[in-house]
Amino acid sequence: MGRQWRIAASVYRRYVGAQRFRRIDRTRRPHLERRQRGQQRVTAQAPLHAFDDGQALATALAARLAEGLRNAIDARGEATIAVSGGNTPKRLFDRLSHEVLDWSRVTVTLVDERWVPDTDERSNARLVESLLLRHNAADAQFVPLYAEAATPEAGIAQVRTRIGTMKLPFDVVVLGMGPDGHTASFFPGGDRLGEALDPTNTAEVLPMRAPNAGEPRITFTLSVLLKARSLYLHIEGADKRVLLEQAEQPDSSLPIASVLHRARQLEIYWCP
Ligand SMILES: O=C(O)[C@H](O)[C@@H](O)[C@H](O)[C@H](O)COP(=O)(O)O
Repeated sequence: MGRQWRIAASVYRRYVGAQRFRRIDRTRRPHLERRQRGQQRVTAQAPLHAFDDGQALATALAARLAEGLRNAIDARGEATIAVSGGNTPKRLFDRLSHEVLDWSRVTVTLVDERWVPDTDERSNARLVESLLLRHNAADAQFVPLYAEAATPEAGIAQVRTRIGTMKLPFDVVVLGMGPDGHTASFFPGGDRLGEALDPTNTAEVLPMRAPNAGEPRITFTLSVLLKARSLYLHIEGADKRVLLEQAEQPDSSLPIASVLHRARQLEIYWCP
């Protein structure tokens, strides 16, 4: 069987598993069910929560994130969350902004940022400010990753100072995934991709430039993101599901594969 067929068969098996998961019990782990049925796992797979549509997904994931934030506040008096930009999280941000918790104890930041001011439509800070930091979440603190400087290299010292005010590890991290398999600003062909994914790198943030990134970026490194107390990957669409299955292959060189292969506890939220 060719590689494409193997991937398609794997997507189908996982889809069937997800349907069972959805119907039976949202806390069950389809990959474990599959293993019990004697089918071989290609690589360790994170639990995948499948939903009928983006609204259902956003409601469930927002409740889950809010629970993580409440638990952190109960345990340590404060909570930190790093979210992704792009299109996918818009509904999630809206749902999350209505969650009831002590937002004055929550610090919100981004996993990565495009190097543009928040007056620019491409700004992830602008997205968070307009969709998440309102309603109940208006009381949260926000730590932006953009500083007024011509380049990320020129502004990174300021950003590092700001990050120093946050307590790491993050309590909650929500990643997205681009159609080229990037996550955060870990782009294929990124000029500092190796450093950003290097488990021994002690830098918390790095500049990044890549052919498909649009503008220069700044990104938290993978080591920082993987240390989060809870880590979620939020993806929507059939294409991204196929890409996810490709990334789960042990020989995948897609940047998201580094997350899938190295995360100790990751949960995937998906809808068609
Ligand atoms: O600034 C960014 O671009 C993001 O943080 C990025 O990592 C995002 O999560 C993916 O590109 C998915 O973006 P979409 O949801 O728009 O597909």
